[in-house]
Amino acid sequence: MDTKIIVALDFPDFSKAADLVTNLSDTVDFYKVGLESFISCGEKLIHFLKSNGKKVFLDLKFHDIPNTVASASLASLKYDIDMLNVHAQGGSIMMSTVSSEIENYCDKHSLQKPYLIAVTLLTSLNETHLREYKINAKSTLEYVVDLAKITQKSGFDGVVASAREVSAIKNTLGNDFLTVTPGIRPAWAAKNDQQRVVTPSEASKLGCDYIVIGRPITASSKPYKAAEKILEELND
Ligand SMILES: O=C(O)c1cc(=O)[nH]c(=O)n1[C@@H]1O[C@H](COP(=O)(O)O)[C@@H](O)[C@H]1O
Repeated sequence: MDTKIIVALDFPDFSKAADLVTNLSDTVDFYKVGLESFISCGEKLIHFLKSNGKKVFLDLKFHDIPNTVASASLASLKYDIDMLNVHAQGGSIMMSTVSSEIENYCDKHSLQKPYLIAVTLLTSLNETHLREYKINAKSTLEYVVDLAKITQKSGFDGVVASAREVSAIKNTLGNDFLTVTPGIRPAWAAKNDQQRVVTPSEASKLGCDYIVIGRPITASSKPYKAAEKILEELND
């Protein structure tokens, strides 16, 4: 599968997000609605995206007890989303409850099941975090692959990880296990608060299924040009 792009719509209001989607309309068809935009204008924004034929990744990173996360995941199906995420740290019972309840509900109501994705280690974190939290893994890579194994066993479709970890994930869990990779930074963009970063061109060579990219496009004075440059890098 070629590497596809998901643009992170991290905006404080509907009009800014909608203007960007309109601006990028013929280049990007997959968008991420995360905490900021969901809290400020989630329902309206998702409706706008879906009525314009776009795909939606609902990124609320659920991290709670199994019953709460499974109920929230089922409730999110009313938005006709294409991808949904939880934190793998929430546990294998939480993830397997989510996957079985979502699967049963979608089968029963003949709905297309959204991709179920678990966040492994946030791309804003590095080895210092493992030490600080006394996590007994040798490296971020080992930790991420271990969480990805648990995620797959729990019936999920893939993980959020850094592109740096994609080869190891694919080698261990197979090529069909999806990798969704934020922390993407073209050489010309600022790193901001990201730590485990990779350029779009490297991400594509590493076999990422989806790259998630926000500020290099959303904070650019010429977002369309920025998106075009990134797409060119992916297809090089
Ligand atoms: O789940 C995510 O999407 C996510 C996980 C992660 O480990 N790192 C990460 O940056 N993200 C999200 O990906 C987006 C990255 O945005 P930029 O750093 O602006 O490109 C943000 O919306 C983050 O919330």
